[in-house]
Amino acid sequence: MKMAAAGEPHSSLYDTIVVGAGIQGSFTAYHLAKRGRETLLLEQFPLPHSRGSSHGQSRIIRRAYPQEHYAQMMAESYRLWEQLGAEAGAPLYRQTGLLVLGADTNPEFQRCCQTLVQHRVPGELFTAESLPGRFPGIRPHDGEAAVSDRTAGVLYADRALRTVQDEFRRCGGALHDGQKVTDIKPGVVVTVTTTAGVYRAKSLVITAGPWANKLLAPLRLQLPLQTLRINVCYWKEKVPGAYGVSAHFPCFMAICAPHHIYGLPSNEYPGLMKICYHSGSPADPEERDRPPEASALPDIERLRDFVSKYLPGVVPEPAVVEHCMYTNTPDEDFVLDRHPEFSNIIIGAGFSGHGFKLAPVVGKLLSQLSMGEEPSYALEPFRIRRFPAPPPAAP
Ligand SMILES: Cc1cc2nc3c(=O)[nH]c(=O)nc-3n(C[C@H](O)[C@H](O)[C@H](O)COP(=O)(O)OP(=O)(O)OC[C@H]3O[C@@H](n4cnc5c(N)ncnc54)[C@H](O)[C@@H]3O)c2cc1C
Ligand SMILES: O=C(O)[C@@H]1CCCCN1
Repeated sequence: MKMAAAGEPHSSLYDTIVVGAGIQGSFTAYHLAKRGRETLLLEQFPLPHSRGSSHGQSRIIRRAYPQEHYAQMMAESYRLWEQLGAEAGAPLYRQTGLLVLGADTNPEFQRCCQTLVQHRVPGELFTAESLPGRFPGIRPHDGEAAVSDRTAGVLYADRALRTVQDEFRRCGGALHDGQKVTDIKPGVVVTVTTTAGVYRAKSLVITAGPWANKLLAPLRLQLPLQTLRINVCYWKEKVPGAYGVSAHFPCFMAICAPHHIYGLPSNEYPGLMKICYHSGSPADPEERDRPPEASALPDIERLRDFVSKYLPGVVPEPAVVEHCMYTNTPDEDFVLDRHPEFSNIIIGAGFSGHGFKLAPVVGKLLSQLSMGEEPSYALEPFRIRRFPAPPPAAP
């Protein structure tokens, strides 16, 4: 296969160019290269980097979803994660199980229970009385219940991202990092200009995370995406390891209003549990490194309150706070679709803080769209047309 080194002009035509080497773009490129398509993956920052949404050591993988479409896609996603780990000879996740905790009358909690039963996922239902017998570290409240998903666990996120990029290259793909895409000219052949060169391809996939709308603006498309700066908080165990993977403590997702709180057993930082709020403060991705004002931290206050009420063995003060970006759609469903005007431009965006575990299937679907194939799942929940048309621009 003919390949140009980074920065060298590539005279021939790529089958597909993928913009953005986060987990979604990297999986898309991997599937394309595995199918023998000549593929170029472009990334604005030198890799690895921590400015988007795919960095960090851990992400939850789970089958427990209130929406049937994700629960269904997860069956294949687990297989593809397994396959990638086997290809690379490195395990990419650790099974820890997950507890969904909520009021037993909460509709979202009930939908999670239903999908678990429907898909025959091994697990158990606990009442507020029976849960502490099994997991003494959690103190549920009256009227609450928990359901476990035994298949769930922790994905080793940084390792997974590096692995999928390595496998993409091993299949003949070209990855050029440190090259920002500055211009896209649509057409039967799409022309992509970066800070280092000009490339041409028969199709283009845009997986630019929180930068999606910046790339789409010159293509006359704006999606209703909100970019949020998320505090990733780690909390000290009073007895090191009590909430750890070796003590078989599970991940958890507490259905709280207005946003969920979730946690992962201590592992990446010994003695520290990762416990986060499923929302953050609106921020432009270019400004994400700027510390927020103290008044903009209601999430940490909510987390302190949760930790002191539910997790008696954890110190209710974050010991480490890192950052990451969410790109949310109004309904928190992804965007997986063609550009409405340019059918060879495919968009994967709006992963709304829950896209990592699904990246193997998302990448497959985006690769299918870019090859003009019938996608292997119904894409209705992910279409751009589900959003109301924006009001016409003022004259
Ligand atoms: C704190 C946190 C916790 C999360 N927890 C979970 C979880 O437990 N389970 C789960 O499944 N998911 C989770 N997620 C969500 C998941 O991590 C994201 O959905 C996923 O990483 C999104 O990947 P992406 O490829 O769309 O975006 P990104 O990783 O942001 O990738 C986009 C890439 O595009 C590049 N780019 C942008 N513009 C250009 C340009 N002009 N030229 C070239 N390159 C460009 C960017 O630099 C970036 O590398 C979490 C996310 C966060 C932030
Ligand atoms: O996707 C997930 O599994 C986690 C749990 C809850 C919210 C944040 N993301």
